[in-house]
Amino acid sequence: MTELDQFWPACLARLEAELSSQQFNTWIKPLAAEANDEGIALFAPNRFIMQFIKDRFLGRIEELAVELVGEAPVELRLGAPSSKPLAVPAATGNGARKPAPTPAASNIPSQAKQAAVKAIGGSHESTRLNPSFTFDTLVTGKGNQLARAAAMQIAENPGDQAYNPLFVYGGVGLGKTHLIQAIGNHVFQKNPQAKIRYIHAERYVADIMRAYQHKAFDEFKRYYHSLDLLLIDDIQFFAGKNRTQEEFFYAFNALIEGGKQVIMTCDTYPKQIEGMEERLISRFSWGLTVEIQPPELEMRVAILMKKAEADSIKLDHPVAFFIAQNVRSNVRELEGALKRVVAYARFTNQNISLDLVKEALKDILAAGNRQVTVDAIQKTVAEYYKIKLSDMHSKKRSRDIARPRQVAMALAKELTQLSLPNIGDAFGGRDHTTVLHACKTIAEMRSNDADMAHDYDTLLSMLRN
Ligand SMILES: Nc1ncnc2c1ncn2[C@@H]1O[C@H](COP(=O)(O)OP(=O)(O)OP(=O)(O)O)[C@@H](O)[C@H]1O
Repeated sequence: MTELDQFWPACLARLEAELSSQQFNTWIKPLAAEANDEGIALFAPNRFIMQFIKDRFLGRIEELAVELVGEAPVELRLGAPSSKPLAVPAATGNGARKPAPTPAASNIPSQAKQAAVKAIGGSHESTRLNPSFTFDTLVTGKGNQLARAAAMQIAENPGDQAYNPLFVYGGVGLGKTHLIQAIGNHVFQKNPQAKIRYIHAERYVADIMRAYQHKAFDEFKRYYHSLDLLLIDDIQFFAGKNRTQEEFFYAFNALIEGGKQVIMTCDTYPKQIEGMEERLISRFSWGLTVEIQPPELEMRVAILMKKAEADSIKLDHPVAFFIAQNVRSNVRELEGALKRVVAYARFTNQNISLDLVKEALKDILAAGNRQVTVDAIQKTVAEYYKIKLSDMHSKKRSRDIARPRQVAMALAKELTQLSLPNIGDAFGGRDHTTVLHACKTIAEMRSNDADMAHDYDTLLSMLRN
């Protein structure tokens, strides 16, 4: 059995093997542990991590404590250990690609930092932030829970090495811009002197070109290298633009080395961005990479209710529910649907009822009623993974064929009304337990494997549209 003071390194090794590197780096690595007379005290650096550990990992850590050191109670606390914390293995090998911070970055006393920030601080206008994109106006659900928790940590403590850079990715209209601007607005509220800049990647490209043309490049460089917080949206627009990528590479390095926060959004995760230099791609993953997934039904209802409330629009719950059931693609479309309903109600001088919604959203509803067929799913998945359509029905079991087939089964379960035996039939007469197994496997992989999560979400949106 492990000694009490060896518990944490042993526990870390086990958790590292069990969790995805993202989960491990985000939630477990920031913890510190201390053995005392009563058992083990675990310290979370802030309340977001504390809550997340409590909800998701404490049970497992307690199990490991029983297994590794016997009946040692584990207590979760906020803050840092009073004495020297338990040893942590020198290199966990898990996503530890990031170099140690330069002394200049890590040792800046916070007062000095504040003073430096003060000297260069800007106005809210110069940040280019939309003040209405805040954490308060951002509805939370399964799809953005993790991203939001991480964003709030960064907003409280920008520049923290574990979360720098923050790379947020997900499909269109899912709230990436809103989320990162919420960080910017929070930092600005806390420190109006901080030099913050939100910029869309396309605009950054244009600014670089303009700076060249006007021979104002040094100024451009000085400005970007001196920021405290850079928020850059839709970084996929840098693809194929070598000069921009080079300049961004220098700005990125200067900021990260200076302990300044960089936040990016993208429509895909780093490794999947085409036409982006390898050295940038690898840097994008140095800190934290989080995905925003499409909102589930309850979250879509909550978003509609919140938007209606913000605009003093009377929207009954069943009506919101109906809209949310029928507009599933993304939040922007959901907002668009609500705007249409409101305009229609004003125009016809009626209250917002179910009948009115059906009339106002006639074409959206008609498009939504077109059922996705298993044939369409099999064809789309086969094309996506570049396998033969006939392999959807074949008995071949090699991974590169069986996995896409499982993906197609899971999509058929999600997008059609077919029963498991019916789906099995459509895949070469397979048993319903095979379909069930496929759905479970793919669901698990989606939460642990970013490649799978991305493939699945892409296929979902291809089929829905
Ligand atoms: N969880 C949410 N709660 C409230 N509003 C949301 C939420 N998610 C998105 N929205 C709203 O939906 C709209 C689209 O969001 P946003 O522009 O942030 O999406 P995006 O992911 O950046 O899209 P794109 O990929 O097109 O840049 C915005 O008005 C935003 O406020």
